[in-house]
Amino acid sequence: MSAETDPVKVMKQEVGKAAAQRVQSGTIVGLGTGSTTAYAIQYIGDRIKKGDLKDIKGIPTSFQAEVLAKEHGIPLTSLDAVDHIDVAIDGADEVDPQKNLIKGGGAAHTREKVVDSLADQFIVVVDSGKLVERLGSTFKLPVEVIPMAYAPVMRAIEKLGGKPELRMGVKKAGPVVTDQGNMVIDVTFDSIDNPGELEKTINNIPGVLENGLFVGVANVVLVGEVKDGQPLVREM
Ligand SMILES: O=C[C@H](O)[C@H](O)[C@H](O)COP(=O)(O)O
Repeated sequence: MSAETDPVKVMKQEVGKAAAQRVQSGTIVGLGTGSTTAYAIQYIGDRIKKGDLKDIKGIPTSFQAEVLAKEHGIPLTSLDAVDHIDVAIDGADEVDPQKNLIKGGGAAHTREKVVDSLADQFIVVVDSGKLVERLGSTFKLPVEVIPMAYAPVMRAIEKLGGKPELRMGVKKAGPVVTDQGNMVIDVTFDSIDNPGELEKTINNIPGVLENGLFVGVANVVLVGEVKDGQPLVREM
């Protein structure tokens, strides 16, 4: 067992490490956002330091990922400098049996969707608590909106049957502001029956930049678990 004893942290650590082990030298790697991907970024950095991984270039999905990548010695590039991404590693807030996701718990889903969708292989890293039968059952759907449109977007979402809340800052007065300078509306739906259709419908509301439904984007889902006190990682 790792020195970490909190089971959720152990699962995140192990699944992050397993994803980092799949990265190959000479590749362009999308670097996701959140506490689970943070471990993958750390282990990619460790492999670079050991000389086990060479000629890697990372594309961060957020300010957080960029800072972490620099801290761990991962050289960075940007989408205008490359014509493809080999692999992206990113977390999720919910994963359904079809590998569809809800993302955006850290308000980073817009840039994440750009990077993760471009990758030849998108590896999702989650602890087993993120697995659900139906999206929206444990997590509100994040929707990034431009600030001047937040009120009409909330009304339009209500008409779709959702209960919208403007995400408020913690240790910051007022709303959460994304890396793009926008706001996030978290939406409770009684049931998301057709995630693909809802993804398009919400993105079609004027003022919406992107929502956190990732439908048909993930290729591989790595799940961290603790069984009989032992951490293990399985592919879904
Ligand atoms: O906006 C944040 C991202 O979509 C994260 O990847 C997601 O919230 C999962 O984060 P964590 O690994 O911290 O649970």
